[in-house]
Amino acid sequence: MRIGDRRRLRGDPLEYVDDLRRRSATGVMRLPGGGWCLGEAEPAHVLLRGREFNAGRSGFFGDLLPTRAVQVEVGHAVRDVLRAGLPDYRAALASAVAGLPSVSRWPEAGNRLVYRCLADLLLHPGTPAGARRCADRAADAGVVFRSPRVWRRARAEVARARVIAALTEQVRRRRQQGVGEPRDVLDAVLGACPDDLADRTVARVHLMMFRAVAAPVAASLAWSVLLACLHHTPGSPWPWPADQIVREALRHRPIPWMLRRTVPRTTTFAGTSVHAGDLVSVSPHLLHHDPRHWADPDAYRPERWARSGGHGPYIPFGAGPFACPGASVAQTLVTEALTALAEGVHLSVTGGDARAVMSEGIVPRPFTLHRTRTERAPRHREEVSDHGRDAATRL
Ligand code: HEM
Repeated sequence: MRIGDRRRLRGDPLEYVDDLRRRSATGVMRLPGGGWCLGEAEPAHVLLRGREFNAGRSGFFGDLLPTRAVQVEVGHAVRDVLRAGLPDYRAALASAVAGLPSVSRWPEAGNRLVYRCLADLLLHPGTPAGARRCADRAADAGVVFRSPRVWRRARAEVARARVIAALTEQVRRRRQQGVGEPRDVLDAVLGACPDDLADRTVARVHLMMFRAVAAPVAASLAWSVLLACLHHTPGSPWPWPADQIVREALRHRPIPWMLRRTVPRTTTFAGTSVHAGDLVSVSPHLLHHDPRHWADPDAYRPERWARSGGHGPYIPFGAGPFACPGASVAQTLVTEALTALAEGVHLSVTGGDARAVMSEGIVPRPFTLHRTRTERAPRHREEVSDHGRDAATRL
């Protein structure tokens, strides 16, 4: 990749890919780092749903797990333990938000909030304190939320090695004791992995899964807060239900930058021939901003989700055989966090804009969140349904 391209990509990745699309007649674009990007709905559909491009194991887990069946089982087991843990997550949110200062720096404050509320689901409270402390330190050091700063990433590598060692020890102990009904993500992963998978590999899967949950949930929360504040006059409640704010944030700023597949044989996408072994990606951002499928696509308009149908291609959680198994619970985790954050306060931001930076996905630039108490009586928590879909919940 040329230095100029790298700088532009780092500076504003979404503007970069928009520009590629404007200059492409077919919507099939060469990416400067190698491979191709599909910016149109139809070829994207073929790539993400076609059996030949999604056979065998998914690339999401790398080589950690031996078969596709085990990959699927791990995803489902983690989703189920998160779903079962929603009441505890809600309770943790209430106390974490109560301790949040009225002025906080994001996205770091959101990352800490999400980590704190999920920490008991990562390692249940009965886990030896040393292992839990090690996980907390790893989160602080940037193991869960990747820092854009190189020196912090180097520090995270050291913390990562330590937490993997601590988790490996927990895997060994739990295997000796036997695992019953899953109490946390580690039990869920252990229960889904084959008995002969090395303790250290199970520990790595556990950490990978926790990052796969916490990082996009925190990024989606940060985008939801930022975009809703930028598009509403401060000092009054947001006019949209939390669920619509989150859905529109996931459309406007989908977290995954590209969804990649390797093509097994020479294939033609919209008239462009792609060779066997080439990497081909779908850009959720381009699909979510296609004016042929979305009205006013560049506007952030949560109210477009008041209608249940008639939307354009929407793939914040991917599509096809390798789509995210945690989509529904993820939507709930973000919606619950947003609802808790806005409870009894007006939210406003300073220093933020809608441009993205690329970390593990698309994350917002730093901004400051202000929470100002209102006179309004707090709502009852029961107003938020388990799926965060209660249209009556307005913030
Ligand atoms: C806002 C939060 C989340 C976002 C935006 C998100 C997004 C995605 C996307 C786009 C993919 C597909 C990648 C591809 O097609 O290459 C994916 C895969 C996956 N996600 Fe999520 N995810 C989120 C939360 C979660 C949660 C809560 C879980 C818990 C179960 C989870 C577990 C997984 C797994 C296991 C896969 C791999 C699926 C497979 O290859 O079989 N994700 N996620």
